[in-house]
Amino acid sequence: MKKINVFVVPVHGTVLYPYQNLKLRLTELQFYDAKVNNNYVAIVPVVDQQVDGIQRIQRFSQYGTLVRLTSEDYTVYASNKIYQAFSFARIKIDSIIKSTPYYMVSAEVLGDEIVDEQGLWSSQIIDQLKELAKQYLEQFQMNPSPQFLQIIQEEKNINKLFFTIASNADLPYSQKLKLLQIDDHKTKITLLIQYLKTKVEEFAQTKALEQKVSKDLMQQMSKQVNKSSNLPTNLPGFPYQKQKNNDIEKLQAKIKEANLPDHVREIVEQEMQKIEKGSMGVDSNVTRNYIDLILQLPWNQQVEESLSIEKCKETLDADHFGLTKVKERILQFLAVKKLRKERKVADSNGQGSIICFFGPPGVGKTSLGQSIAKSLNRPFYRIALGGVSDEAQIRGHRRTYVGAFPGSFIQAIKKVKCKNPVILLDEIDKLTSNHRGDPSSALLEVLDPEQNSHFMDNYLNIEFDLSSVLFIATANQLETIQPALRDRLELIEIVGYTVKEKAAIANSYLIPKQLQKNGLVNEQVTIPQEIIHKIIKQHTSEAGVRQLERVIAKIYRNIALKYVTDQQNFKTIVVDQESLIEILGPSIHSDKHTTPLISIPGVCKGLAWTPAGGKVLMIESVKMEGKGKFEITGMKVQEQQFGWIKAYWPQIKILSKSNTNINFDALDIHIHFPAGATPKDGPSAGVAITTAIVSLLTGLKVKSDIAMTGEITLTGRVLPVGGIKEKILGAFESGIFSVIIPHRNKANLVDVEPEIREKMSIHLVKTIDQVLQIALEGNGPNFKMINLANL
Ligand SMILES: Nc1ncnc2c1ncn2[C@@H]1O[C@H](COP(=O)(O)OP(=O)(O)OP(=O)(O)O)[C@@H](O)[C@H]1O
Repeated sequence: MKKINVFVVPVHGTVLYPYQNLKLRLTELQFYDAKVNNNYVAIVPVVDQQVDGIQRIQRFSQYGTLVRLTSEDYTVYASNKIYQAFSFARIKIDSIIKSTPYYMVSAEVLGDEIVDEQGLWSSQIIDQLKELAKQYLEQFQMNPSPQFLQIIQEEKNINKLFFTIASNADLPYSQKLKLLQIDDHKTKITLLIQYLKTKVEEFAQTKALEQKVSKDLMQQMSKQVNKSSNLPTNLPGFPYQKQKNNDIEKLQAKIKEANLPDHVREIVEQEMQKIEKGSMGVDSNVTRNYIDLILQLPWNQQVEESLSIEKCKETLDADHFGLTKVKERILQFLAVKKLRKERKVADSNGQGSIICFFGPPGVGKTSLGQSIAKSLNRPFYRIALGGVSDEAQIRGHRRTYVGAFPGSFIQAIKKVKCKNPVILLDEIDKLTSNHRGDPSSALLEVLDPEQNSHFMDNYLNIEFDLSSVLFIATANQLETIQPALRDRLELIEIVGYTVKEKAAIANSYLIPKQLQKNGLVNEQVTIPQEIIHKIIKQHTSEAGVRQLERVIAKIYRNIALKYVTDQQNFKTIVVDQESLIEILGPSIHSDKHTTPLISIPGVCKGLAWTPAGGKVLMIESVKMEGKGKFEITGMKVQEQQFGWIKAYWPQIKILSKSNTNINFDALDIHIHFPAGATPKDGPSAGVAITTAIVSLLTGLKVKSDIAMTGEITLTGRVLPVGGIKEKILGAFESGIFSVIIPHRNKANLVDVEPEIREKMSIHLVKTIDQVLQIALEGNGPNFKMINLANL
């Protein structure tokens, strides 16, 4: 048996079996180590407590699964790198080799080849397993794809068949662990068969019980009514039957009134016949609900749209301050839509046919969607896609499943009662996928103008035309949107607001809105301008204005209470610093110009993008005798940066060696990001980290009034980064007026208000040596252009 040393990715509450494709989140360091190790990684369940029959080694299950990365490509999700991998064998851990910075184990790779020497795995057992799996999946997995069922039916490799079924069965954690740990094939297959059998039988019993209860109930009802009535009793089930007949008549009348297309009417009539026959027991309720849904859907109803560009402009201006470019893009989009409609040009390939607003929270993405609906005179409906991982939430469940319901789109259409609403797909970047299907692909179909006129919801099971819906999407970030989906979107970025813009939004929009919401009028309360600025700077921390709106609402609620408590003596309240503290408590953020201007070698200021706007980020580094190690603290994804530094190490050496002679192998470096709560993304701090280390090693201080952002390559080129406007504003608001940014971000400077731009000195750089020349103190440190041939 093969022995292997491999590092462990611990998993909690879940068990991975062989033969599965999976997505694996790895830090850079883990990725490098996996690469060194032939791309192997072990996935091992954590078993914190003693569980009967489960073998453990320290806090781990003694058995795990060996996984191999299938590609070096990765996607980034929430600053983590996600790699594709495949699990192909069980392992049994012999010993733990090390536990820091992560666990490394020595393990035996288990072949698990099932040889059917004595005819043990007769086709009967296999057929039984396949049949049970089919029944189980159909009953409990709401919507197993036909392809998946076919794969199971056709699988010849017994081991693969076993693990595929076990992976898809909803087994308790301890059972899953047990199946992973059993070496004897016969035992484990028998155990799985037993489990599936019990579940399938339980399901059949519950169903039979349901039918019996409903039948008994009907009999009891008709008996009781018959006893207490003088009416003839020769009709079966009378008068329950009479009540039922009434219901059917009402339903028939409704169907007659409804303006259903012919093909829909046919289906409804077929369903009605089933109810009339009365043979369906509890299922008749399901059918009634189904018919009800069909009757409520607006098969032909459209609201009259008013596509007047002037009206749209007026509405957008009335609801939103500023956002000139965004509004212009929206109007252009609508103008094109109008022309296409007039010339009857179809949205052929669907590219860019859906607007997507992206940017930080609270900048007005959702409310712009509402304004567009208002200006077009169409109803508005918001579908929250955040965290949706089940395809059925988009496409609905088949009616045969207990508790089935239609997908979000059919529900939306039912609610708005017309075929042409504006539907806002909120947080399209937060869709995830799992074994229950990929909601992004389902969404693609919904959004594709060529397909969405025949949209098929599993529950409705009749095509519904979604082509008249105007879809608008919102997202906080673009990286996590599936590429094909992203391709469909007309992206419109909304960046954060400056303090001045926020104050203007407060004055013209939030204050009037909240005054009205809280039943107050202008004469009762005034918030002076300097207090509005204080609220923005000291009581909120955001790129948008949502917290600001909340704080204003809180102030007004307080004043409303004062007014109602003592109306007679009430005088106009002018909110001042004291009442601010009384209502909101002490400020959560200090005012501007707060960045310490200390300057010692190894300390440098970076710029970070956060959902709450740009922030100046202190980076501190120290060196000590050691063995050439890096340690990083205060950063969310520590190892990632660690890996990055490793990659840049030769270059940092070259740069710093130009002035000093250091034995790097006898040196440890510790880098610290003091504001632990500020999220920092690794790559865009690259320039600042390099500068801090070069400063530390050369003893040259970094100028204290300068901050920087940029990613650097191995060859010392400075690459562009995101969030430039927010970062420059963040620097400005904390009293740093000199910033270094990548030259390739020059185009983003137009987003920064001219007033701020004029007050700042903005250095555009192409290489790290330019950064060092500008940032380091002294008489122009002589960092030469890096010679690529030397690296
Ligand atoms: N430019 C603006 N003018 C007037 N009001 C605004 C502006 N921007 C945002 N608001 C107001 O701020 C509040 C929050 O906006 P909204 O809910 O649309 O944010 P969002 O960008 O959709 O946030 P999230 O990403 O968290 O969903 C709303 O009341 C909205 O009207």
